[in-house]
Amino acid sequence: MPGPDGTRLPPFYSPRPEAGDHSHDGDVEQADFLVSAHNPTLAVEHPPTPSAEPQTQPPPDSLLSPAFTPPATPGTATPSHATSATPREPRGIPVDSTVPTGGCGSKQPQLLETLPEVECVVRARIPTTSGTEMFLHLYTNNVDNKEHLAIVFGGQIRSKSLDAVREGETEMDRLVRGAYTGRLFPGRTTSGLDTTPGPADGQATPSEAPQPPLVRIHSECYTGETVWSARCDCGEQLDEAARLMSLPGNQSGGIIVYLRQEGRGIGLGEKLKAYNLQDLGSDTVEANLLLRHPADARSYGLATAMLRDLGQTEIRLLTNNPDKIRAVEGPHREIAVKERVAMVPLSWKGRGGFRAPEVEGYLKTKIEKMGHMLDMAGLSRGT
Ligand SMILES: Nc1nc2c(ncn2[C@@H]2O[C@H](COP(=O)(O)OP(=O)(O)OP(=O)(O)O)[C@@H](O)[C@H]2O)c(=O)[nH]1
Repeated sequence: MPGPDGTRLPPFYSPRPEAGDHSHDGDVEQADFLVSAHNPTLAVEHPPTPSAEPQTQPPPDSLLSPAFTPPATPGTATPSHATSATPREPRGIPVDSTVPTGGCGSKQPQLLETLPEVECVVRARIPTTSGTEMFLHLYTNNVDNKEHLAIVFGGQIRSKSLDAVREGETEMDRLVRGAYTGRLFPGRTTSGLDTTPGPADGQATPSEAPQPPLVRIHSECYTGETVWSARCDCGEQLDEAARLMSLPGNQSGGIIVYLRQEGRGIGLGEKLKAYNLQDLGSDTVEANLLLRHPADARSYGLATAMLRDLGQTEIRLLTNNPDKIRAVEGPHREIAVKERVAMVPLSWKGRGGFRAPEVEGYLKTKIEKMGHMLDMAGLSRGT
């Protein structure tokens, strides 16, 4: 399929936004979740020049990797009504996991009694190819050796473990590991964080936000996110979550918790075997079982702990997966999912995306066998 710049690109999920593209106008799931990307209110030391403003123009198409479709962002493809002074309220589906009819099924996941310990060891500002900025937070923990990530949109969400003072560290140490307020600039020497005991200077509390942030708990999918696989919707979901969190008008920010549990927890090698079994006629659940894995081998305690470290107690969760809702709330409801925001495939809504027999079969199995809360009618609708 020729790309917009004439090159031959693999057919992948999200079309690059065009200037003046209003294709999302009237899209309830999308336009209604207006989340501003930036609220850099915590700066205490200012750069000598105004040159540190966020990039507002996207780079030329030729610089964009086909593996990453930047979310539509303020000033580029965002519909004009989304930036109006009266942004529409998000329309999620209220969730109450304490009752079986509360929107996440009656299944109770097996949860560990205590949450894992997590520590954000470094954070860095990532200007993205779309012009949106986010802060990438890298976590360690006491249950595995993987580098789980939190992709944070909005300057008011801070990690407690990152901001905590390490014994013997210098201000330069703090700057290098990302424990600073505001922005870095050449010559900056102080972190701007109050290092005396007590709440960190400028640290926002959740109650300052008008509503809970949008959160996506995303499990790693090398095939869907990097090599353009049309077997699943993972890449599209990651892009769409980032796009929704980057929309203007919102004061709550957003967090994508990116867990390294590839292949629903069975790892890439086993997932590739599962794909061969799927080509031999099994569905995504049967293939896992034939390989003697559970249908879903994931857990979400790390996500719960990371969200707590990021100061959250209430969230709006982007998911169709009922198990994920109850699991991320934690053993003692450390996090409350106040709303669920459905992740409807873009092609089902006639808003781009992609269609392929493999992903249709995958989604059908998730609806029929894994209880995913999607309307099966979308499968048969044409683009
Ligand atoms: N074992 C296996 N894993 C798959 C397959 N297709 C995708 N995956 C993995 O499934 C996971 C997708 O999980 P999520 O994006 O969190 O989505 P979900 O649990 O379906 O729920 P949502 O929040 O509704 O998207 C990733 O780890 C993928 O690598 C498959 O056919 N077999």
